[in-house]
Amino acid sequence: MKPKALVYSKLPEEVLEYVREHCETSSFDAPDNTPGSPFTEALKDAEGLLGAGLKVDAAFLDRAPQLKIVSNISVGYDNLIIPEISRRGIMATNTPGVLNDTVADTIFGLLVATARRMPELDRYVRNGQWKDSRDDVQFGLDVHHKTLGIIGLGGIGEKIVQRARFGFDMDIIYHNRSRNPKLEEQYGAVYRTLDELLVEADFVCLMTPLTPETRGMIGEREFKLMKKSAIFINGSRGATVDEEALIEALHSGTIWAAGLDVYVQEPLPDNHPLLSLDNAVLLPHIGSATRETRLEMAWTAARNLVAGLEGKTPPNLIQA
Ligand SMILES: NC(=O)C1=CN([C@@H]2O[C@H](COP(=O)(O)OP(=O)(O)OC[C@H]3O[C@@H](n4cnc5c(N)ncnc54)[C@H](O)[C@@H]3O)[C@@H](O)[C@H]2O)C=CC1
Ligand SMILES: O=C(O)C(=O)CO
Repeated sequence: MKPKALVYSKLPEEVLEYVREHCETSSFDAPDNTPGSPFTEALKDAEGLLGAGLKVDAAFLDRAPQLKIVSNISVGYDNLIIPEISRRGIMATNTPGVLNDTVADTIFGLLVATARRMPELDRYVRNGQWKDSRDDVQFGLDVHHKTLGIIGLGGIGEKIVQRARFGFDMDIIYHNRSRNPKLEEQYGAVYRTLDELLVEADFVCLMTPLTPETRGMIGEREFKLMKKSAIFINGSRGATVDEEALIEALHSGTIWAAGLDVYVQEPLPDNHPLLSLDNAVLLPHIGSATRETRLEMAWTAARNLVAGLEGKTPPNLIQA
């Protein structure tokens, strides 16, 4: 008998087919947690769970007593309460590596777009305001030869640094849980304490996971340490930043601009204060959102799921 899998995100057809070959599969384009819904009913005997973003905590696990593996279609796993999942002997997996270049492309593109005010100037052209090309209202800030300060020099951080160093001749400073001599040598990256980095960097790029230590790690004090000309880029998770402090820093000119891919509440609600700030460039959490990479992520997560349900150690098992 095949193990029972519950898929709660839309999967590419060939990946869903693979899961169906190996598992008795209930699939949903999105989870519906209301009592008695087909999703909630399928959860009762599901042994594997596959999808992106669902909060898996004690209350959720109580409704899924047969669960053996939770396979996330993302590298970030702040939606999974790992101590609670492990305590119940359940495995959890993620999709590291396969998205590094794609996310780095997005985050570096966001950095350039913010420095050169591209979305704002696109609106300026469309609104018929482009009357004089010598006008300094079009000026942005240079990216090349500036200092990039990266907080969280992991898989994605390294690819951002590679683009900055070799594509834009930038100097690299970094802050991380531990030092990385290999990357220091490869990219001339210099380790800094968090405060030193905030003071020195022209671009502050946040690329850590969301954990109890990183929640709210950039707030009012940190924005005040940054240069007035600093550009803040967040590609990690919204809650790593105190969003109210960020809005105030942008509004008051404490920093020059911000480029954001992630927010405390996603999708960003109507009337959110960030929406009215011209010095904020806002993306809808699209770090890994290309056809090719999302397909790779889905395959990686599906293989993790099937391996776990076959009693093997999944390739991307998260260590508690
Ligand atoms: N915007 C988007 O679409 C995406 C966002 N992400 C986010 O990026 C995060 C990082 O992904 P990867 O680079 O693959 O992870 P990774 O685990 O390879 O790298 C994370 C780095 O952050 C460092 N770190 C952790 N806690 C820290 C702290 N308190 N202070 C300083 N450094 C700390 C780690 O030492 C590690 O070097 C994910 O957890 C996810 O939240 C990931 C993919 C796409
Ligand atoms: O993988 C992740 O953590 C994302 O945020 C989406 O790719």
